Amino acid sequence: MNASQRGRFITFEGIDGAGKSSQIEYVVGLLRARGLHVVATREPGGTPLGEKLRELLLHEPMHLETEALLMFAARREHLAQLIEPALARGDWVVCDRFSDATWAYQGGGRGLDRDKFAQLEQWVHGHLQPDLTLLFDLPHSVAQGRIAAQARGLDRFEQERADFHERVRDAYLERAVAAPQRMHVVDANQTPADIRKELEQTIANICS
Ligand SMILES: Nc1ncnc2c1ncn2[C@@H]1O[C@H](COP(=O)(O)OP(=O)(O)OP(=O)(O)O)[C@@H](O)[C@H]1O
Ligand SMILES: Cc1cn([C@H]2C[C@H](O)[C@@H](COP(=O)(O)O)O2)c(=O)[nH]c1=O
Repeated sequence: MNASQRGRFITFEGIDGAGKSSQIEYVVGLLRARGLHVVATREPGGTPLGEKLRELLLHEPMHLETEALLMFAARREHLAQLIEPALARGDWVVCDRFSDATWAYQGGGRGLDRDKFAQLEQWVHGHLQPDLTLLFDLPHSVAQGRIAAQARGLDRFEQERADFHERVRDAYLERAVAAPQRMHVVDANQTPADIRKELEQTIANICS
């Protein structure tokens, strides 16, 4: 299969409560309406083993390097079992989070050494980066208000204090500055309808 027949890899990123999940379904619908075969997935998770690791990652206290290693372990399984086979058969993959989240949460939020992150990223997927990453950006205070309105239990990351989430946001934006060809920053502090208008144009561009 030549490169033009390979599927495209799209990821969604942003701090907790940014509104990613609400828009992923809409974007998947846009792509399928164009006749594309689309696989929707998430991280950590995406495979039976990855979903088991997700439960540990979201609820078990652990060393920051353990957290980073487990995120990449789940990712290695995800790539081997789902993402790479889908792309190879020409399907498009839309993934709720990928390695940018490790850079932002474990790097920016927890302080993981950047060289260790880079070594893991190169080892696990040095050959593959998303074709497009949609970074949903907004103030933590707005995102926190959305999460609070959901009236549900919080996972380990959502329980972190405001300064953690501000570091995560800053690290995401730093990543976007370093990879402008891949990362598109979406102003997530808009109505869902206005966000969808912006997404429609971005998706039209990658499909052209
Ligand atoms: N543009 C928006 N304006 C106001 N509220 C929104 C908007 N988008 C989503 N929400 C609400 O905010 C909450 C979080 O949305 P969502 O689950 O899509 O966020 P998320 O980015 O997936 O968060 P997480 O990564 O923590 O799952 C939901 O209750 C959702 O209804
Ligand atoms: C992939 C990935 C995720 N995380 C964090 C970010 C979120 O707080 C959770 C995932 O939960 P979601 O609300 O379903 O998105 O995990 C992380 O810290 N590092 C990563 O690499």
